Amino acid sequence: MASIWLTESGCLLSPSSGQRVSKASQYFPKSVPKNLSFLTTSLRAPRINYADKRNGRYSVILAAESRHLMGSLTDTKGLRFAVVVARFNEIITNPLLEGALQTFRQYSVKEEDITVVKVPGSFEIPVVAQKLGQSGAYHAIICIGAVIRGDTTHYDAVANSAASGVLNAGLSCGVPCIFGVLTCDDMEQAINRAGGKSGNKGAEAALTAIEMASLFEHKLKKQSS
Ligand SMILES: Nc1c(NC[C@H](O)[C@H](O)[C@H](O)CO)[nH]c(=O)[nH]c1=O
Ligand SMILES: CC(=O)[C@@H](O)COP(=O)(O)O
Repeated sequence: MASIWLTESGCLLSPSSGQRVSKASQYFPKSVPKNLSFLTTSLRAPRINYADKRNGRYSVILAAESRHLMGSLTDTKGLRFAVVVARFNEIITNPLLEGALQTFRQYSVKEEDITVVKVPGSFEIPVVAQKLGQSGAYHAIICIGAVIRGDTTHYDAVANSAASGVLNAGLSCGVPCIFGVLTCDDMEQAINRAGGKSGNKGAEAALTAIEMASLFEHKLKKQSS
């Protein structure tokens, strides 16, 4: 850790050359104690350690800057996506799919980089999502379905299985699997979320897929190499 000296006028001097590094006054309170010496890895968040006084100088601890990683929505070149769609309640899943495809187009994802796979119902989504993830051909997988409560507890079995299944598919194959399966008490709730007054959850899932694909491909892949 380099030790940098703060002169009485608040200027930072390089420990090696003794030349001025930058004006430190903006980092410290107005009444900057004279003759400060501090160890730093970054010039952020200074904390003057008044308890540590050596040779008439206080030590100042400066926290290193934290790094913030986030996927981009504007860097979709080369990113490939799969969309697994349940045909059950296709009056709902078709507009969800269209919402996702329209969002991909808006964010410049090429048609040839999108693969749509149809399955009978939401219960069948996870196994297909996992298979697609294991292929290594896709940067993210969107799972689209509409589970609507009926007269029995079958709803709970399908909805819970779809949710935990998609989660486990992503965890097991290491490819982001986005949960775009509606779980609704009635058809009106589903219609409102498939392009109605509550928006289009398929479009939202596509945005999530783009961000996660970019996070994995552009940020986390670098970190692990
Ligand atoms: N009731 C709904 C179903 N049921 C079908 C299951 O998903 C599955 O295909 C069947 O149990 C055979 O394994 N699927 C939905 O997507 N939405 C429903 O509301
Ligand atoms: C989610 C379902 O499986 C449900 O729609 C089936 O309806 P029901 O519970 O009346 O059999």
